Amino acid sequence: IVGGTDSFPGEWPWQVSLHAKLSRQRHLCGGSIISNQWILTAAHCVTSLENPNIWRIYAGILRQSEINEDTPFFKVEEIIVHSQYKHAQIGYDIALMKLAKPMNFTDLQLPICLPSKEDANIFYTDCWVIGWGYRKEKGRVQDILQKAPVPFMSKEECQARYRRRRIGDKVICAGYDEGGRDACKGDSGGPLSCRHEELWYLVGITSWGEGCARPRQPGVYTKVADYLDWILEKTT
Ligand SMILES: COC(=O)c1cc(NC(=O)c2cccc(O)c2C)c2cc(C(=N)N)ccc2c1
Repeated sequence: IVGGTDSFPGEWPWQVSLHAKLSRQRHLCGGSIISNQWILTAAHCVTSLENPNIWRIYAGILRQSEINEDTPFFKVEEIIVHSQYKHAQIGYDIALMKLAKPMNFTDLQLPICLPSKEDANIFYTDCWVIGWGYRKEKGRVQDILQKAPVPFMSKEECQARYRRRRIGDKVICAGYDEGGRDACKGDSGGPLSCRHEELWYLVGITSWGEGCARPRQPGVYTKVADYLDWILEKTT
């Protein structure tokens, strides 16, 4: 997250850290708890890493430094990538990870609400992007979970900003024309969380952007409300 601030313990209990253990283990992406057995993340986080056995999911943590070989994690039983996914810039940047065992909910690990179809066109006004990703384009993974408020942007305005690309219809853009606050590499797969009438909703999944926090280059998020049928089909 560029231009963010430290989160507090339990502030974002649905946020998880996805670690892959290749030669060594490291944080690759964020994800969101949507039920006691399913994590929603971005397809670009898991493509070419689709072996469930290399993944370790950490929930209920605020700092990456809390993680060591004794820290408990959730094993992954199944990874489901959207069949139409090719590149983040094209869309369909969404994937599900099924936990090998259902998790117990605690104050530090809780699910976030999925939006309802009727809410697909709500203009949310209180949205935050969260993650342990880079604080600048040539950056590195951060220790303390960062948060930044980001305003919704209309699709028209977003398409005008990304002239050379076609902005898909199942995405949301959020960011500041003057830049300065945005998600970045390592935040991918994490939630764009929006508060609406006292509840928090998983409105977007951090997907991509041209650089990070550049003026007039907003963050692009997978629009979760447009994938509710897919999520229900794959998780029930
Ligand atoms: C795996 O995820 C990404 O690659 C990756 C690359 C990005 N954009 C880049 O252009 C970038 C950023 C940092 C380093 C870098 O090499 C690049 C290409 C991203 C930009 C945003 C955002 N601005 N909302 C969010 C997630 C990103 C994930």
